[in-house]
Amino acid sequence: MAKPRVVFVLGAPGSGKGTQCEKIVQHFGYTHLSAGDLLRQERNDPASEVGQLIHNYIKEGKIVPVEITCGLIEKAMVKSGKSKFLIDGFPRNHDNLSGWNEQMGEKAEVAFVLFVECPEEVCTERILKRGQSSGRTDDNIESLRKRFNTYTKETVPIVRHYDQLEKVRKINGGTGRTPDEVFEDVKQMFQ
Ligand SMILES: Nc1ncnc2c1ncn2[C@@H]1O[C@H](COP(=O)(O)OP(=O)(O)OP(=O)(O)O)[C@@H](O)[C@H]1O
Ligand SMILES: Nc1ccn([C@H]2C[C@H](O)[C@@H](COP(=O)(O)O)O2)c(=O)n1
Ligand SMILES: [Mg+2]
Repeated sequence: MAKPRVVFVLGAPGSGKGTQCEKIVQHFGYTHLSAGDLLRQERNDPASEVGQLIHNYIKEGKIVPVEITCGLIEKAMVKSGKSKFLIDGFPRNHDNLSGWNEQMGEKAEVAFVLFVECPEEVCTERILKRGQSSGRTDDNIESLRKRFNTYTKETVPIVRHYDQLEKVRKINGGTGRTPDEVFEDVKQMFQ
């Protein structure tokens, strides 16, 4: 049987990764797995042995150790029984990348990285607005500053790594572009 096809979706906090993933799911039949959502779900499970650890990492805008995140991703992939995945918000740092390569390198095919570009001011405005109703413990200015710092220091180098492998497809998710306008560009990447 063919290996599952994976598209990683990266971009700054609030750049619109989740929004575009929803549209890709509707149009192209991918299964959307958000690493952040999987971690929040695990954190909220009272029986989880790593719930408190995840809570602390998320609040500090730090990246949870890959053994936990990649374990959750693989479990969700297997459980879905599907073969085309958008993995949103992963790999976020070198630990994520090496852990993925070790655990999943032989089991899945990374087709490309969809990189959603968006200026920090626009992302900040979106996240603070989302924070009024999201219930997310990290949609506040203190956590957001830490998340941006982690993004710049740890995630941007991962995008560069995939760029060197010519695997990055970049879209403009920024200023004054509605989600539908952004999706018009995204479509080109999937057709
Ligand atoms: N093009 C856009 N124009 C205006 N608002 C947008 C656009 N795209 C997304 N949004 C809004 O911005 C907020 C952040 O979007 P989204 O949740 O998709 O970002 P994200 O990259 O997944 O963020 P995070 O990394 O925090 O999970 C949401 O409230 C969403 O509705
Ligand atoms: N690979 C990942 C993805 C997410 N996290 C943690 C840390 C993030 O700040 C938080 C929220 O992620 P988002 O929903 O904004 O993509 O989840 C992580 O540790 N590792
Ligand atoms: Mg998201």
